This record gives sequence, C-alpha cells and structure tokens, in this order.
Amino acid sequence: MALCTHYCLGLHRGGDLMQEQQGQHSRRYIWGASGSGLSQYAWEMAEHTGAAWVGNDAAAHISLLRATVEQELAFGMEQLAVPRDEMFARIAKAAEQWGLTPLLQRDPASLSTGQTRRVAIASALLVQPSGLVLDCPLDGCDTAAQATLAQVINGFDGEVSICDRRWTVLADDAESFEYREGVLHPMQPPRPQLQQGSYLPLEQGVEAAAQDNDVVLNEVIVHRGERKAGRGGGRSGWRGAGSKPGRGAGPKAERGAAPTFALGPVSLRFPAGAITHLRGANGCGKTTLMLAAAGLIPHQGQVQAPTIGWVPTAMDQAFSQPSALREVSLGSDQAHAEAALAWCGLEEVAQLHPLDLPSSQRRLLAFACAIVRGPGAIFLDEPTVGLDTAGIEQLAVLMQRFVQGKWHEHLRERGLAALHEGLPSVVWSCHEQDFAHISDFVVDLPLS
Ligand SMILES: Nc1ncnc2c1ncn2[C@@H]1O[C@H](COP(=O)(O)OP(=O)(O)OP(=O)(O)O)[C@@H](O)[C@H]1O
Repeated sequence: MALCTHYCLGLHRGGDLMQEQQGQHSRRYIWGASGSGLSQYAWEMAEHTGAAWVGNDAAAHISLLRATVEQELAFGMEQLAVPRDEMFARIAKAAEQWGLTPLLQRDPASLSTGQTRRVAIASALLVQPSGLVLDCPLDGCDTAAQATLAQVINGFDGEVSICDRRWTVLADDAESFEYREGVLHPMQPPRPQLQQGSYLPLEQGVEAAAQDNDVVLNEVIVHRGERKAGRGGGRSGWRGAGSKPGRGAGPKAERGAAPTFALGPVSLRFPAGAITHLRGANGCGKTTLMLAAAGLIPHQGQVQAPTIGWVPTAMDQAFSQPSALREVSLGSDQAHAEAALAWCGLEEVAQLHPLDLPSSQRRLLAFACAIVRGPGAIFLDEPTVGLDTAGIEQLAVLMQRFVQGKWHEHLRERGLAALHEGLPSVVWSCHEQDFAHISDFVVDLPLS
C-alpha cells in the first residue's frame, strides 16, 4: 500500500488516514534514498504541522549569535518569552540529559560534530513543541547520545517523524515507510550488506609487522580552544529574558572562555594495508587526532606519515569548483580526475556541480578527491554521514579495495603517477558499529 504524502503532511483535514491509523502519538520512521527529496519532505512536514524540525545539518541550527552553549539553548525560549527562572531550570535539565553540562560556557561554534547535534536537538525540545521532525538525527551521535535520543522519543508527548537515508536503530521502534517518488510506502529499511573485517585491537596490528608506509605518531599532544586574553569582546552581559541589565542572577558568559581541550601524548602506529577505526565518545578527540596527524592543526610530538588525503565530515564546505570533474582535478589533473570518478562510480555526474549531487554522491566525490593522486593514507571523519544504503555498501567496498592497493594499481595500469609506492592505509572515525566492523583494526580513544 502506498500513501499519498499529503496525508502525512496533515493537509487533508477530513480524511487524515495516517492520524486515524496511528493515534495521537505516532512514531514514524521515513527513509528514502539520497536524492529522493526526503529532506525537503521532512522540512515541509514540519512547516505544515508546526512540529519542531532539526535538519540533517546540525551546525546550521547554531545561531552564531550567542557566545555560549547556554545562551544558544536559551535562544528559542527567549523568543517565546519563557520566564527566566523557568528557562534556566529547563536548560539545566536538558544539559544534564544530553551530557552538555560541562559545555554550557563553551563557544557553540567550537563544538565537535556530535556535541553540535546534541545542542541542536536539545534546543528544539526546549521550546516544548507539539510534534517533532528529525532529519538524520543520529548523524554524528555516539552511543550515549543515541540512547538519549531513543529515550526522548519514547517519552515525547506528541507525534515524532524520523527521516533518514537508511536503517538506523531508531527504525526498530517505529512504523516504517519508504519515501519514493513523493509517496510513502509502508516498508522496513534494508540493512546494508557489508564484508566485515577482522576488527582486532590496534596493538595486534602494530605487533604484526611494522612497515615503512605506516602512519606513526610519537608523543603527539594537541591543545584546542586556546584563545588570547581579551579576544571576543569580554563579558556579554547576557542574563536571560526579562532581566535588568547588570542585575540579573543568571550566569555570566565570556566569548572565548572555552577551556582548553588537551589530547595526548598519543603514540600510535596505523598499519599500511589496513583500515583502522578510531572509536570514542563525542568530543573525545577523534577529529583532533586526525587533523593533527594530517598536519592540519598545530601539535607537539612527531608524525611520520606518507602523503595523506583528508575527508572532513562537513564535506560541502570543502567543495569549491563548478563541476565534479573540476573538483577532483584540483591539485591533480584531468586524467587522474576522470580515473578517480570512474573508480568511484561517478563518471556520469562529472559535469554536474558538486552541490547539485545527492548527499551520497557528494560523499563519494569527497572520497574521490582524497584518493585522486594516490596518497599513502586517507583519513575519513565520519564518512557515513550523508550516505544511503547503496552509498554505504559502495564506500565500504572502495575503502577495502583502497587498502589492498587496487586504486594505485589502477592508476599505474593507466600510465598515471601515484604519490605512494606500497600499500596505503585508511584511518577513520564512525559511530555506526555495524559499518565500523568493516575495519581491520580498532583503537579506543581516549587512550588509557
Ligand atoms: N576549534 C575548536 N576550538 C575549541 N575547542 C574545540 C575546537 N574544535 C573542537 N574542540 C573541542 O575539542 C574536543 C575534541 O573535539 P573533536 O572534534 O576532536 O571530537 P570528536 O571525538 O571528533 O567528536 P565527535 O564524535 O562529536 O565528532 C571537543 O571537546 C571539542 O568541543
């Protein structure tokens, strides 16, 4: 049975089939392939029903008008003139629930991916909406945040619609529909078919045989969030809604008062010819470690590494060219770029603008950019963000073939130069345990 989407949007008032079928507090899981228009549908659904909406780009929900996470959380409630005491009480409760209490005085622009999503969802809930529409809500969330979200959804007094590009744990407790060609079809999302790796603790990989091509970190220390005194304008004077300047009892905030995050000293060896999964809670430093190892942020200690290709979670900000082909050619040449696009199954979209591609293809495009010159290692930060089921399967195969040296062979067979001789490595972070198991090795952060 297929359902017209208008029923779900609540536009047909007299015959709202979905409402009748599911009662007042339904839980719907709506999934659809990347490019199906599901995100637009999710947004329209929220617009038409008045539900709170959290889109797939959590960072876009951060206003950047506020100096601290606490102020950011207050933003929506201030617009609704929620009394100050009530507002602080709600913020304290939400911060506790979402593990944000230690971050309340932090600059919201300096949060990790998962911390940002926690703030975005918590902010949406703080205005106590009558319904909730969440688009890819688990992107970037660690297991604790996933459990919190499941709990929140179960206890939510209203309709919840979860939209995603594929199966996630949230599908198990909801009525599932596939969104296809503008119509909802009652259907469970498929689980991706993946070839699992050995997934051994990293120490066993290091013991196996150290190679010259390994990425080696020796006593690496990174500090983040250090700011020069006085930067950012000092006291903001924010006291919350309804307070008199200078007399409010609310917490004071200072832009740039973020405490320093320290990582390390870390000594690790990522083996060549293997995929290594960096595992750890939101904010533990996975991205920081990869950025330091790739030489993209200052650090102490030594890194010995071949040329590294880097794929950030927020891939869209990395695109700067008018076509996929030009994007992959950047820093390389057309022959390499065409080969990389073909190897990643993207030759048909070569002339399209990167941002016009569905998210799954954008992710594969970012991967193609990272491998194009045949580097010795690639670092991927939460690359499952944006992928649908087919995209996950495709990326898994590409990663596995890459560490077997197939891409470098492919280049050489075509008479194209590769930057690296020998087997390359992949280092990556990912919160989806099913997918992470395609790896050969796993390392838990923070290191004990
Ligand atoms: N530019 C920055 N300034 C200050 N602090 C930062 C900055 N970027 C990250 N941090 C902080 O450094 C810590 C580590 O962040 P990082 O992004 O490395 O975590 P992560 O393990 O990748 O998290 P996630 O699983 O959420 O992606 C976090 O507490 C984060 O808030």
